[in-house]
Amino acid sequence: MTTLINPQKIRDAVERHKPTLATTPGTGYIAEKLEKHHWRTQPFATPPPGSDLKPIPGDPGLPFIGHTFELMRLGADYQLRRYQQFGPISWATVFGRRGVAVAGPEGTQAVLANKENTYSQGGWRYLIDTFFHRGLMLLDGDEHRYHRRIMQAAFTRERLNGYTNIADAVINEQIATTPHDHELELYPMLKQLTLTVAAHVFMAADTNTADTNVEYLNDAFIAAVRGGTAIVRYPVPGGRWSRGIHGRRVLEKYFRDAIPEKRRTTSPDFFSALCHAASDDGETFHDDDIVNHMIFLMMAAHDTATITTTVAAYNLARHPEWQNAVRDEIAAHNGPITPAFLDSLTTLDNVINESLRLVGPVPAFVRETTTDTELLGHYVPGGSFLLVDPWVNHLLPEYWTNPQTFDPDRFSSHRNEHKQHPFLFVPFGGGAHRCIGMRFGILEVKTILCRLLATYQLELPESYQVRWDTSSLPFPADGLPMRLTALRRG
Ligand code: HEM
Repeated sequence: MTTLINPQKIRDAVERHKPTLATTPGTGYIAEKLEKHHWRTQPFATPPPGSDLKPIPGDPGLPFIGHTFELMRLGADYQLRRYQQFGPISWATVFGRRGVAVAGPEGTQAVLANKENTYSQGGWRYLIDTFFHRGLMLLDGDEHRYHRRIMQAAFTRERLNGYTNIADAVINEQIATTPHDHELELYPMLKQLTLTVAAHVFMAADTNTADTNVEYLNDAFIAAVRGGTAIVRYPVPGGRWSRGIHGRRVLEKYFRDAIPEKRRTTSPDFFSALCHAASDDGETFHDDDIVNHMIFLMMAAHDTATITTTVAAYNLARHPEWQNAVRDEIAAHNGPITPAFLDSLTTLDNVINESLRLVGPVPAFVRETTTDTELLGHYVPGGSFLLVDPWVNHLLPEYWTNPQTFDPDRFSSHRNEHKQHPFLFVPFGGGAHRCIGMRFGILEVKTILCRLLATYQLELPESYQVRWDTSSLPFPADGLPMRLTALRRG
């Protein structure tokens, strides 16, 4: 097996040569200034006469871009401050639209459980349909249920065992050959690793011949993901939006060209599973469905797993006592990693949950109201753009002890802080669109961390302070410098 992707190239593509709001000097100052500005509070819409509903409070922010700048630059801090100012429901202009922000477990439950079918995926379609057209998360109602039923066939226990085997073989070899005993940037290294895993688990890549293909696809994925958070939402040549459209075209062609061969043969990868997936009633996917689902799934699986592993590795390096506890937990194990073994690692579970709580990979669940409705006693007109903010839920002092502190023990069975409300801790969402890949995602993250901790001591540079870039999905703005020191065996 060979290393597929050049980490330098990924680092260049992701962090260095494409400046973001977090890496452009002065943006923090501007965001803080805007944040402190006193905007005049206005109602989102006037409730119908005679109703006892309240208007949603908020303000538009700057003309056109509204509060997008503060949201992307300050992330959870911005969301928490709005929550403190207005409560669990408020509004602001973001991403070119007036949007309603919902936070807190009750609001999260009302929207995600979606009892009356009042909340559609139209919000996600507005943001990312151009790049992730007809991905599972962008479908609604009966159509969504139909596609999810078929896709479930790619997530059976046998399939997951197969994916974990493939993933572990890749991870074990790649980690053993990672440059070590000097400082490296962990985030691009992990991005390379999860892309290599994805190339094998999702596409059964032939690593001896596919190098250029996979690098090319990686660029296309990065462009498509970033396209969704473009502030200028039309195709200016060279802009985020048009680079995203180009990325989508590259991916479509790649998957469409490969379908006939995948349909003819069978293999243990995800692409093959989708080509042959059938529900209990014999329903199957058309070629177009497979292309759309593969593009969405690769994105949904790859960035989320990379971010989760990066945040957990950072926390383990920052807290050596937890690093040692997890290493002790895995120490007894020798041999191939299986889902049953990974499931037994409860200390590691708590570390991963705490990492997902502090920096969850998905900063908002985006919806649109299908009709006029009531939410938390407020009036929300039909066609409203809604953003549920999980980061706020994960940091509310009324639920979490010292919410900003890394404390994995809060997830242990004697404390169970996350179980105070079914929609308090929601890194994988909830309701009908709850992450279908959660189990595989956790297995992959745990496999990487197990192999990493069994081989190396993780150490941060002295007095290092991490800064998360939240201009798209969160990642460490400087790549996360870390020293991997080989452990002495025996
Ligand atoms: C490990 C980290 C992961 C995290 C934190 C995560 C998070 C999420 C969240 C929050 C949602 C729901 C968004 C919403 O309701 O608006 C979601 C949906 C989804 N995720 Fe994940 N995910 C992860 C890994 C994966 C993996 C590995 C796969 C695929 C193998 C995957 C595939 C999907 C799909 C297809 C959906 C849409 C489900 C639907 O609409 O029915 N995810 N994910």
